[in-house]
Amino acid sequence: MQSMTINSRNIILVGPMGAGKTTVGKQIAIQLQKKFIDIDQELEKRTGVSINLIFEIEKEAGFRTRETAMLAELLQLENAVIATGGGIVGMEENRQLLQQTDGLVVYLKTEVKHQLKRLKRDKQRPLLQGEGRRERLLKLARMRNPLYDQVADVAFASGRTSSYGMAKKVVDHLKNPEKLKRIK
Ligand SMILES: Nc1ncnc2c1ncn2[C@@H]1O[C@H](COP(=O)(O)OP(=O)(O)O)[C@@H](O)[C@H]1O
Ligand SMILES: O=C(O)C1=C[C@@H](OP(=O)(O)O)[C@@H](O)[C@H](O)C1
Ligand SMILES: [Mg+2]
Repeated sequence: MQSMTINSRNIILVGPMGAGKTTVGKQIAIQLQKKFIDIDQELEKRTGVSINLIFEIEKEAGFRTRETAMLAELLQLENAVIATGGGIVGMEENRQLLQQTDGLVVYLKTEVKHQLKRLKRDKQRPLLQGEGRRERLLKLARMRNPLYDQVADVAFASGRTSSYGMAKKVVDHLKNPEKLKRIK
């Protein structure tokens, strides 16, 4: 019963900034022996500039166009763990791509208090620079959390669980065929 195992299906991680999509995703890929690829890192590699600079030069709209094209391309991969950026669910086109893929879409949930702590010293995320981080994160959570729920097959809350613990939680779940059967 092929459809009941994880096999070579992609795992696509969604969730807010600081949920652990990049760090936990890497761990999941190691544990499941899949290739790891992160949309932001891939955009930086291909353009040769940082996400911050893409936002500065092309504004958020330019970044979103690149992000959508990259998502569409990477969903063609096989046997990969794909970490998205927190804003992926903002575009209808992206939501459709995520709902249509036969990969498993995993929502890493987190709370603003944890995001603030984890991203305290962050300088890489253009939407978090300057004052009023808490309010900005709360506003994004109100807009986006229902959309993550809408596209995800399964969700995991991190709370105080470490990145490694989160990866283990996800992998244990995905290795259990009975649970997988209930997801799809
Ligand atoms: N479950 C977790 N517990 C503690 N720290 C975490 C956890 N998940 C992520 N982090 C830390 O938070 C920061 C942001 O994580 P990252 O993987 O870049 O998140 P995302 O890609 O979802 O924005 C990193 O420093 C990472 O080590
Ligand atoms: O939430 C967002 O809109 C963004 C999240 C970032 O990715 P992470 O969620 O990996 O931090 C990155 O794509 C960009 O800074 C915009
Ligand atoms: Mg990331």
